[in-house]
Amino acid sequence: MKKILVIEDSSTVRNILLQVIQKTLNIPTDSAESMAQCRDLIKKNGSNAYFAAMVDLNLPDAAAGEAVAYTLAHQLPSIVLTGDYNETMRTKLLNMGVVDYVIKDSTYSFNYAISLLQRLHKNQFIKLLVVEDSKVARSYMVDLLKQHLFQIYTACDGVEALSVLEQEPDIKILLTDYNMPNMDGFQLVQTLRKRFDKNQLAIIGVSSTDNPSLSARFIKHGANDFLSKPFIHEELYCRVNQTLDHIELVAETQNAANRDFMTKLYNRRYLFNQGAQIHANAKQGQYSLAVVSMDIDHFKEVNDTYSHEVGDIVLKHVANMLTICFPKSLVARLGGEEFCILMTDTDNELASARLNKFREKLALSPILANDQDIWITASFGVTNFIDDTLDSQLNRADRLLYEAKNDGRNRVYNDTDANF
Ligand SMILES: Nc1nc2c(ncn2[C@@H]2O[C@H](COP(=O)(O)OP(=O)(O)OP(=O)(O)O)[C@@H](O)[C@H]2O)c(=O)[nH]1
Repeated sequence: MKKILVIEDSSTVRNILLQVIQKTLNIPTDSAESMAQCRDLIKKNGSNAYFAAMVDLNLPDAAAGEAVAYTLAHQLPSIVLTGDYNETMRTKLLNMGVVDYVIKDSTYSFNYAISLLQRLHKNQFIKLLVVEDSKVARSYMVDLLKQHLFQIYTACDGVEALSVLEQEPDIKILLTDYNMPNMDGFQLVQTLRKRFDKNQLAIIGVSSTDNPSLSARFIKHGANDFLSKPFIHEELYCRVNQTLDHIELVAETQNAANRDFMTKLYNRRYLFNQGAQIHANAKQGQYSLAVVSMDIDHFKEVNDTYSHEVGDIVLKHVANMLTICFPKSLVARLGGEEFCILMTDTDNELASARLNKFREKLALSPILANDQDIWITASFGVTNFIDDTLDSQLNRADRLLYEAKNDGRNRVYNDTDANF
């Protein structure tokens, strides 16, 4: 993992930063207290060892910001720490291409600097599309956004933007101009909103201030936000970052509502919401669907013999194994020690073979919990019989599971084993 380089001569500030980075970001850091030490570190490790630098503007051996110029010359996105605000300095720093500057005057500023680092770290994995017909304006925006480490794609009009999105459907944020040939910004937003909602793909409309109604119209067409041209660097960053923070928060909230808190598997609610569509598609003949009901054997004994806490460790372990062994399936915890798996494009035979492999693996590998080896088995019912609803198909899988339990547990029963 790439590290963060902190260059700061005050040991108090340096220690605060290192501690907060460690606590909130858990990203490894190197630190230097002077320009000389910074140079040594970059020479020794190479600038590629770092994804960003946090640089004090005034160091004892670099009083005029030379350390900032040095990190920027080594292509390191740099956040500048400064003791006081000065408009000329601010403009100079932004023109040099720093990510941002932070005045060291309160705890809030340190928190802000850390949140910037966090944002930069996340940005490395975010695909961003700039749609702008003017080559000059496009490169200007791209250059600014590159400093924030995004994976950047470009298009010169709405039509090209749609084709880029076709190739890269996981683009998370799009900035679009209004006036463009072939397809303008409004048409592009309208077309995209039929496919992606505001939290799947964020859109920021960008256009000149000549027409003040553009901002409202962009938003009404479905954009998340709007930015007037000409803009200052910081406004672009603030709008992009805020929009991303917002959609990430929505995603986290949705994820929390759909996941079982302890095992982090999907919960019953999500299974039935998503599963209804999966089942409906299977019913229409789009693919086959195997519904699996799984239950850990004699789980009460695990709790009674070892403790509820150990029982929880076992549940998390099983959930983890399920996630790893069935990566393409929807795996959910229905409650207690009951799980459900929806496998598409899988017939009874294939599903049973996969489940038997999993069953054997589970039975043969002890789970280490509180320094003790816990051995467990599980039983499974699986049905390929597409019933009226997901609920009734799961009911059938439950009945097969019940028979597997009755016949001795630690086994997989499918439709061919049904005695009902
Ligand atoms: N540790 C832990 N135990 C749970 C949790 N939810 C349910 N249980 C326990 O799971 C056990 C389920 O026991 P039973 O329904 O009797 O089933 P079993 O002992 O697994 O027996 P069979 O299913 O017949 O093999 C009960 O003791 C519940 O208290 C949980 O979140 N954590």
